[in-house]
Amino acid sequence: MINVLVNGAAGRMGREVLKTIWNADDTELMAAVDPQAAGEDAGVLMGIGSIGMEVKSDLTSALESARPDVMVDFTTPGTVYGNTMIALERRVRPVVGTTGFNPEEIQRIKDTSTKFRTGCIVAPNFAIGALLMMRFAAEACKYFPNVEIIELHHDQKLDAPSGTAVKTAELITGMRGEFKQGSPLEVEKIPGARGGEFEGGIRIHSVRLPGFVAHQEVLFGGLGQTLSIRHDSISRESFMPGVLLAVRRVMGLEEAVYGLENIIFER
Ligand SMILES: NC(=O)C1=CN([C@@H]2O[C@H](COP(=O)(O)OP(=O)(O)OC[C@H]3O[C@@H](n4cnc5c(N)ncnc54)[C@H](OP(=O)(O)O)[C@@H]3O)[C@@H](O)[C@H]2O)C=CC1
Ligand SMILES: O=C(O)C1=N[C@H](C(=O)O)C[C@H](O)C1
Repeated sequence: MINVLVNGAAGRMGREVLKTIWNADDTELMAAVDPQAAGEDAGVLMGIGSIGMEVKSDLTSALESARPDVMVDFTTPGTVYGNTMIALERRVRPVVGTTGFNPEEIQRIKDTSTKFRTGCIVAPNFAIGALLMMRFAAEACKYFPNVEIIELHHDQKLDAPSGTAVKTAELITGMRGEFKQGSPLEVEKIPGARGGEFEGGIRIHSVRLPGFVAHQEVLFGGLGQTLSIRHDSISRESFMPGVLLAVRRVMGLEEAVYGLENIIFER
């Protein structure tokens, strides 16, 4: 059995993760943490009635009393780095879906994970379709180096651009190398009209509207043709097989991995 603590348990993702961990044969739900729902029963968050497990408000004390093998974190961009470090310092393996890290934070997590020989998976997207979309985009940029990314999410999302869009841009930049797209003479008549520039002219456009869950289109332009690669998560269930896979695979790691593509795709 893999003993799991779910952090951010009352959130949109946290509630799905609680159900997934509760229902899997090889995982045991040890604790649920979320200041928003402190004192409530974790079963109520899952919609199955009382299971006799009170949601805790403080991660540190919950880790120390529950002593889980794995912490799954779907919290907020402002708290996730601290949460991950708190878990690693207690030799609890983090599986982190929360987005909004900067590259320096990712590096410090990698260093800490290696130092404590405690596995960690940070994955901006757990949906297999999204991972394929990123992989296909990285492949396509060899032939279509001019690319822009449009990501579309629900209007309660805190970070922009999405972690998936950043990861996609990183993979594309890594593959296409030195390249600068777009015109240096371009003028933006309304600031922001051309989206945010990642590197080398790759623009990321973030749409936030009710009705969306998580969607991304990677657009390539070439001589007399365009190519679009699109993925849509129409429900948060789409992320759950990936979360469960990560919970299982992190048990065998002694370092941090950034991106589930490094776990599921053959090299
Ligand atoms: N990797 C992936 O595949 C996916 C990643 N995500 C990412 O996951 C994150 C969460 O998304 P979502 O579930 O929609 O967000 P929600 O806002 O619905 O959930 C986050 C929950 O965490 C709680 N919270 C805030 N601070 C803490 C803390 N310090 N400790 C414990 N809980 C805390 C929040 O409470 P309060 O509301 O009071 O702040 C809230 O209940 C986002 O960064 C999102 O981008 C989302 C989907 C898929
Ligand atoms: O906030 C969300 O909902 C999502 N966040 C992740 C991201 O920022 O990429 C993953 C997915 O897009 C859903």
